Amino acid sequence: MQTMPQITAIIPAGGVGERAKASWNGMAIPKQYRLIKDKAMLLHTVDALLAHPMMTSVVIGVADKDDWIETLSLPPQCIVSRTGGATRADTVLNTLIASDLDDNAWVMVHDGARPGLPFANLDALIQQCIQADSGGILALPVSDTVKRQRSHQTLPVIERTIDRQGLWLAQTPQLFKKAQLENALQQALQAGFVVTDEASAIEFVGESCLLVKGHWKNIKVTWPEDFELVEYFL
Ligand SMILES: Nc1ccn([C@@H]2O[C@H](COP(=O)(O)OP(=O)(O)OP(=O)(O)O)[C@@H](O)[C@H]2O)c(=O)n1
Ligand SMILES: C[C@](O)(CO)[C@H](O)COP(=O)(O)O
Repeated sequence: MQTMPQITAIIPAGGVGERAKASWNGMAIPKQYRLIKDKAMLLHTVDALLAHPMMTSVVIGVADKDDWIETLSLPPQCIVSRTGGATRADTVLNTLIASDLDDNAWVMVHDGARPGLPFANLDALIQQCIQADSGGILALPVSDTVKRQRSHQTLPVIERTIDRQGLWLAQTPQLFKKAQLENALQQALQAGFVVTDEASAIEFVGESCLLVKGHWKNIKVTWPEDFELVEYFL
């Protein structure tokens, strides 16, 4: 009988949410702790991941001086790791290094700021990666016309239209084997490469990565108005 692979999730949650300008009782609050339908955004994100039967634990990477995390009632599968770094990629790498995961374990990285992950997309990513024995990410094919802005203009002006054929917008979760991801992040960061998602590190070391269709509900809460949208469908 084949055993079901187990997956550990890492949630980078060490950001301050500068662009989202979230507040609580008039106090600035990192966006992942703002309440959405009476529940902190981070808890929505945790619950979305734990809905999957293969998800055995969730490691949350937070800033060293984060007091908010203590205010949450986290499920028992959660581990808080005070491994937040200067950038999202640093937080992910620090958290991976601090974990005692096997090199061959599947690790899923998912933004704390994506609380609306639908189960069907999460499952599709897991099934396709395991079947292909390959890392992969959720992403959305670009459906609008894409413009490049001309540089050095006071007002934004179009320079040209980019061919959208074959363009995708990367989301998370992003799923890889632990050693592969750790090694790729280490190499990319040491080389000074700007790593905005895990897949960019994998690309940096020349390895391949599956694209699996995501969902608009899996929006990254980035701007103040994004709260209204997730509030609507969560
Ligand atoms: N040094 C950092 C920066 C970000 N993140 C996390 O990475 C995810 C996606 O990042 P983003 O949406 O950019 O969050 P912030 O950095 O908090 O937002 P902003 O850039 O507006 O400050 C979030 O869950 C955020 O907490 C992190 O763990 N460590
Ligand atoms: C990882 C990510 O969510 C993929 O779209 C994105 O790159 C994070 O970007 P941010 O600027 O750190 O929000």
